[in-house]
Amino acid sequence: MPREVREGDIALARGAAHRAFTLVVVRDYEGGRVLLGEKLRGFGAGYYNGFGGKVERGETVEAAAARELTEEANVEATNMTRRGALRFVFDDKPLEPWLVHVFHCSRYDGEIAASDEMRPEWFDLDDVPFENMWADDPYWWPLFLEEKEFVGTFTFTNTTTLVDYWIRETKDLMLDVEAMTANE
Ligand SMILES: Nc1[nH]c(=O)nc2c1ncn2[C@H]1C[C@H](O)[C@@H](COP(=O)(O)OP(=O)(O)OP(=O)(O)O)O1
Repeated sequence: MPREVREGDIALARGAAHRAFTLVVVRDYEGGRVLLGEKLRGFGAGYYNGFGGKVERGETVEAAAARELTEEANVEATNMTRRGALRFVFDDKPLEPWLVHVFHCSRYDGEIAASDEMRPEWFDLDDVPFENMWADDPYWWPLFLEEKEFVGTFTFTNTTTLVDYWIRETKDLMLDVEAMTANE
C-alpha cells in the first residue's frame, strides 16, 4: 500500500527541474461518462489515461493540452479548464520529475477517433478502469469529478509502483504551481 505523507516530506529527486506534461480528461455530463484512451505505445503503454503529452519548447501549457488532444483523439476542445497539477518523482526512469497539468474539457468540435498512440473509449463515471490506470489516479479522480482544483506529489519506484504521495485541494492552483516550480 502506498504511504500518505505530509506535503513537503517528498524530497525532489536530484534537484532536477520538472519536465512539463499535459493530461486532458473529456467529460460528457449528459451521458455521465468520461473519455479515456488506451495508450498504445511509449511510456505508460497498456494503461488507460486522459490525453496528453510533453509541452514543447516555446509552447504554452494550454496550447500543448489542446494540441495533444487533437493529435491523440482527433477533436478540438472548445472549453478547457485547468484543474490540477500533479508531480511525479521516479527513482529509476525517467530521471527528472514530471509536472503533469490536468485539464477538464466538456465541449469539443469534431468526431472522436483513434490515433496511432491512443484508442479512445467512453467509461461510465462509476466504471472508471482504475485497475488498468496509473496507480496515482484513484487518489485524484474524486477531486477531479467533484470539480475541485488539486495539487499533489507521487513517488514511484520501478517506474510504476507507487510508494508514497500527498494530494490536496487547492483554492489557488496557479500559486501552488508557482511554488512547486519555484527553484527552476
Ligand atoms: N503517473 C501518471 N498518472 C497519470 O494519470 N498520467 C500520467 C502519469 N504519468 C504520465 N502521465 C501522462 C501525462 C501525459 O499525458 C502522458 C505521457 O506523455 P507521452 O509520453 O505520451 O508524451 P508525448 O505524447 O509527448 O510522447 P511522444 O509523442 O511519444 O514523444 O502520460
